[in-house]
Amino acid sequence: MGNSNSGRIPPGNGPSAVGCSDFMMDHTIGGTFFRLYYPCVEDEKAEKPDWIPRKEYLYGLADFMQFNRSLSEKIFNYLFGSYKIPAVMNAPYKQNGKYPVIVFSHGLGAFRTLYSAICVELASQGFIVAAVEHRDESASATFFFEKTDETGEKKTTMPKPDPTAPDNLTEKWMYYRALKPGEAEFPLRNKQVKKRGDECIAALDRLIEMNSGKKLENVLQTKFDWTTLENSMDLCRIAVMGHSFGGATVIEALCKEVKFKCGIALDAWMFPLDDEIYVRVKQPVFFINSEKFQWAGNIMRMRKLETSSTSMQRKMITIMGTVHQSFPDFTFLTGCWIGKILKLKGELDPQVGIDLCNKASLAFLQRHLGIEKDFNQWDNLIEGKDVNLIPGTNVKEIS
Ligand SMILES: CCN(CC)CCN(C[C@]12C[C@](c3ccc(C(F)(F)F)cc3)(C1)C2)C(=O)Cn1c(SCc2ccc(F)cc2)nc(=O)c2c1C=CC2
Repeated sequence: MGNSNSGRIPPGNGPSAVGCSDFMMDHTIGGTFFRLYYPCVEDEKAEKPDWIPRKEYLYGLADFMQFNRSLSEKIFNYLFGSYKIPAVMNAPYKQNGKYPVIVFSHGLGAFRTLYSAICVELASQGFIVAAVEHRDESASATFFFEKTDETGEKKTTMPKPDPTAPDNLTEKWMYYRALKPGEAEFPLRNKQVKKRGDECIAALDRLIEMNSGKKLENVLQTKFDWTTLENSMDLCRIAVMGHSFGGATVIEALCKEVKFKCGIALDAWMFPLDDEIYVRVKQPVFFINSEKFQWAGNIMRMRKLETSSTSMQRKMITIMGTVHQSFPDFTFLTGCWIGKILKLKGELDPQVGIDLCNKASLAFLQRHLGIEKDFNQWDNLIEGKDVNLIPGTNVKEIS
């Protein structure tokens, strides 16, 4: 079916064509699940994957938005159902030396496919990007599997195992968990951010195993040969990146895993983090904020990271004319007026906003991962030197 908006997700600007493939191991809720974006062999005619891979994600999005499921599934399907990701599903990996690695963490109510404009751009510039899907009940929806006999179904009523499901595993969906009335938010979000940090580290561990040539059992039967990733990754050049709740996850992951050499937090939501964590983060951190989302208490937490010794490597910029949703792909997919009403678009052209975010990120990654490319041409963006940027924040801070 057609869609009512002219939007599309922009392709990468870099020299590499981009492929993507999904990986899940093991099949349980405690396993790792991510979409890998990688430089691939050019293949113009190949199929582009759906932006929303399963209708269950739209159910979850409705739950998250506190909309009626069946009505909004139709609306979302009409609005977004036919969009494609500007990458080739399961395209052959293009070996060309070792690529630096980025683990990406999505925001509250999002899931692994919604930041493809950022992930595809980074992969096109020569990064391997693993966009994790969190199982902390913060995602709109996610799925895992149970062994058909694990489902505890009474044998007599056992459902016919789904023939496409991997070897007699039954697909199970987990949906967004809203805060219960009267429930304190911090304990839930703090528990979730810790699980999110662990899931980013577990994803990195899987990538390291793939890089070593270990044959991993991908529960999802993708037509991608994961062993081609042997010796593909530069394990001295690993970063973690995330949006909003995913920005807090960046801080958590940096604190727990020194293999992450630096972090980039896009419009971070700092609330879920323990106060003690700030002094324990030693790596460089780059905060890229929108004009409209931030507030004094949140900025104050970001500033706590600047008091420690490595404050020279702590940077913050604000992209003027952007909103919280200027980072996820939604910002490209609705017409101007829907976009503005739903706060999916700011005043700034979404393409200009995401280009500034991506170029500033590439410059920061070159500087702190020691990459020998020409991303330093955008060093001025790290300092907020651009007509649409300001260094630091527009928020009136607590003195
Ligand atoms: C509704 C009440 N409230 C539930 C807590 C949701 C309030 N909300 C603002 C929203 C997300 C919004 C959105 C999405 C998608 C359409 C659509 F129509 F295009 F589908 C429209 C409107 C609704 C803008 C946020 O939560 C903002 N936010 C986000 S939004 C991440 C996201 C989620 C779903 C997506 F599809 C894309 C991106 N990630 C965070 O980590 C944090 C926050 C706030 C603090 C921490």
